[in-house]
Amino acid sequence: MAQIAQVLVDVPTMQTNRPYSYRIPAAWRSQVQPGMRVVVPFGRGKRRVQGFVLACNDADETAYDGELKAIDTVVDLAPVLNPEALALSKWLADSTFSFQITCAQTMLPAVMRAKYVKLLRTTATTPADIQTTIFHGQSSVPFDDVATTPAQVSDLLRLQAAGAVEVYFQVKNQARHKTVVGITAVLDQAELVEAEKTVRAGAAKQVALLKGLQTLNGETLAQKKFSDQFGVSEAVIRTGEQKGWLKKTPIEVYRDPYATADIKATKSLKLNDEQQVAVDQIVAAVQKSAKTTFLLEGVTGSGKTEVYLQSIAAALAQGKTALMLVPEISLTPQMVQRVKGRFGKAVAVLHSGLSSGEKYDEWRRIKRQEAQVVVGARSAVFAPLTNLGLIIMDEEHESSYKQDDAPRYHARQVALWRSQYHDCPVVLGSATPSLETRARAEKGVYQRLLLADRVNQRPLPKVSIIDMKTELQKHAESNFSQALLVALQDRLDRHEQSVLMLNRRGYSSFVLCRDCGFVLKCPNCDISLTLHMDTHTMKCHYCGHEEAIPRICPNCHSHQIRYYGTGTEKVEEELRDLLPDARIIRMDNDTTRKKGAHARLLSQFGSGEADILIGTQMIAKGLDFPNVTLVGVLNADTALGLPDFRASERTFQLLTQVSGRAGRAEKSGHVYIQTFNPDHYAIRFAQHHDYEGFFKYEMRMRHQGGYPPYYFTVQITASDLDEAVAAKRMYQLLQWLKPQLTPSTQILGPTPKPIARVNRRYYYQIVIKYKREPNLAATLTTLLHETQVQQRQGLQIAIDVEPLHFM
Ligand SMILES: Nc1ncnc2c1ncn2[C@@H]1O[C@H](COP(=O)(O)OP(=O)(O)OP(=O)(O)O)[C@@H](O)[C@H]1O
Ligand SMILES: [Zn+2]
Ligand SMILES: [Zn+2]
Repeated sequence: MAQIAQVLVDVPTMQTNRPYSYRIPAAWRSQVQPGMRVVVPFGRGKRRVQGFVLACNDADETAYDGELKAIDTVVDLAPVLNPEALALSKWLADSTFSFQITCAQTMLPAVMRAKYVKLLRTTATTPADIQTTIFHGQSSVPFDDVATTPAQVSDLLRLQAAGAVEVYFQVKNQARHKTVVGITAVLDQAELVEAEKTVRAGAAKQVALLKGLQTLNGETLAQKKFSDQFGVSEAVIRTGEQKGWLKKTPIEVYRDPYATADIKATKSLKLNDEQQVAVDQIVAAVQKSAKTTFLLEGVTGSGKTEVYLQSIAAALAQGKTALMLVPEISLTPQMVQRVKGRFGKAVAVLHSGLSSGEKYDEWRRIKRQEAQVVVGARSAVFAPLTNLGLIIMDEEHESSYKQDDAPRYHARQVALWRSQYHDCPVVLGSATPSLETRARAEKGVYQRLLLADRVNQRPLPKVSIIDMKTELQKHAESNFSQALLVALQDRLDRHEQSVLMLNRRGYSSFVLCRDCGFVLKCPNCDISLTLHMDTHTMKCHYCGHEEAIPRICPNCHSHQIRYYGTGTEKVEEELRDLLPDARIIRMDNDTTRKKGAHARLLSQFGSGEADILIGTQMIAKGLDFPNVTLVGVLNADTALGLPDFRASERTFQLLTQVSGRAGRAEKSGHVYIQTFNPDHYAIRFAQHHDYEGFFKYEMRMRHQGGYPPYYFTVQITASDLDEAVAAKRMYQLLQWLKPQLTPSTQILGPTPKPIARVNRRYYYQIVIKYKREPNLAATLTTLLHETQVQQRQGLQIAIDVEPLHFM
């Protein structure tokens, strides 16, 4: 009998969900377990790939005709995927129509993903001259270093065929632990005391060292701490090492991104009645291990965070762990502070702003059960917490919870799966729940908890709508209406703060020729380039293309070429002219690119170092500054024109969220919304803080249009460098799909995507709309596997279940 491992292998462009069998060498029999990473040979060449062990079993090797390959190396000492993670990766692959290996890799920190290095190695028969000319005496060299020309490649292939060299793929583990030097006593307690007598008179520092070592009781202490604590220098420690008193050993340390952050501890607040009702219900579910999904629908400033924190505390009190998801957390440093302030060292934080080493360390702290609370953005939903007692998803309507690349999962779906696995409740929180979630609460699938009022009976801010059509007739080309300017000046006089938002979606500064109408576009993508004053260039926001700002029109050579639209920089400039005394902070992609810049700018604003905060959408969410009494939205409607059925929903959500930043403490707030569509329902409902009204109206629109949540949708996209190839493939796909699906299912398209070309690739889409489609899973699974072949030829096909963007 041999022991066989079922291994999920990572072979790009040849992925499959079928595991391969490998023999486990005798030496590793007791060691290899499901969930470990291994390196295995694959295919006929010397190729090595990484894989995950799915199962181990005893089997008769002769049942596998021919030779069964053996596992090369075992990467892990303990499984990196526990049974839950293995089951979850399987489900994720099935439900998002992606490969299980992709899912498994997505669930782990990026540094644990294999990196492949292609090497050229000598063999027993490598001729001496080749050993010097190609290998320079080494036994292997990177393949790409020695194969730079086609002639060199064909030479190497000839040598390989003759067995004189071999090509080898090495799997590199990128994960590195961070260590510091530690001090451990070598002598025992009595010997250390004895050694004091051998020290020559006057060598007081050596005595201090020996006394210090005695306090360690056999433990290891970091050298730096040891020197500080006992006042001995590195030189004295070295002497002690030479004398055989101590040894230096590496101690593993965690990279802690918040080590230097000044976080104040907070205590539970006394809840108001609505909060108390919500907390009671959630805590009861935690205690009963009920799989209830709650929708916590609370207006802006109603104290949802306090409800989360007290519910988490209840889970911890039960000896359980808690997971709290927030949208791209680097955008809300305030939230991290609140959670860390309440739960201190029990908290691990995971988000994209951390370095890959920091992420890896936080992941290991969770895995080792050293952290009981995890706060993080989308991928933190996979945090390896065991014994989960509660999952919270703040701002559940945010589209950043959906991943754009394979696996195209929504973190909400994963959260619900884990709630079933762990028998624990989920809380979906928002002031503006997604239509899908609110509709489920309406049907009783989710339990709705309502916080209808702000804490301490603060009123929601008054919202004024300003019609920019009439405004522009009065004074041309300003970003600021008269009313907003007066309000800003008024806040300056009263030493209160203001927040101004420029909606960047669907709007940017582009260059247009007044004579011929020419607009400068990206040569790779179908969209206009955006002016960036910091770098004095025109940039493409889709592919990163950058070029000089034109002085004359490239089309008609006219000098009448001008900037249109507006960027945050231009707004800031204009505002400095209009209100020269105001202190302004600008927050956008340019000013927050550096690590920590986002948190720093916010804390400057929070501590009153500026009067006005200007920013893009990134300032709309979560900010809680008591002195902000004015919010201005400079362009409310630019996203309304986007060809996406969720355009109104997004606009309503954004306006409600940003309005919610005003008047959160004692002083009441006022919001000014500038728009060219003052009568649009999304803007009107936002003006009246009327989520319910919006929900009902929008549900009617969706019903008429046959959109979610009344229908389910799947989007299939094909892209290719050659437009004809992409289009042709989509028409073939349509012909193939039709007979597979039931007649009640609608297939829309193929159509070029609204932005048809991005980064030189042409995009075509098909949208499948259905209420019930029994053949869907089988059809899409077939499609997934068939597209592998085409992938190799350059055509890319993507399947997106419940896509959030139709662009
Ligand atoms: N029970 C309470 N008593 C006093 N203050 C409270 C109470 N609950 C919350 N607060 C305070 O009210 C403010 C608003 O709360 P929080 O930021 O949690 O609101 P929110 O519902 O998350 O709002 P948003 O959706 O706008 O982010 C915070 O400063 C918070 O400390
Ligand atoms: Zn581009
Ligand atoms: Zn022109």
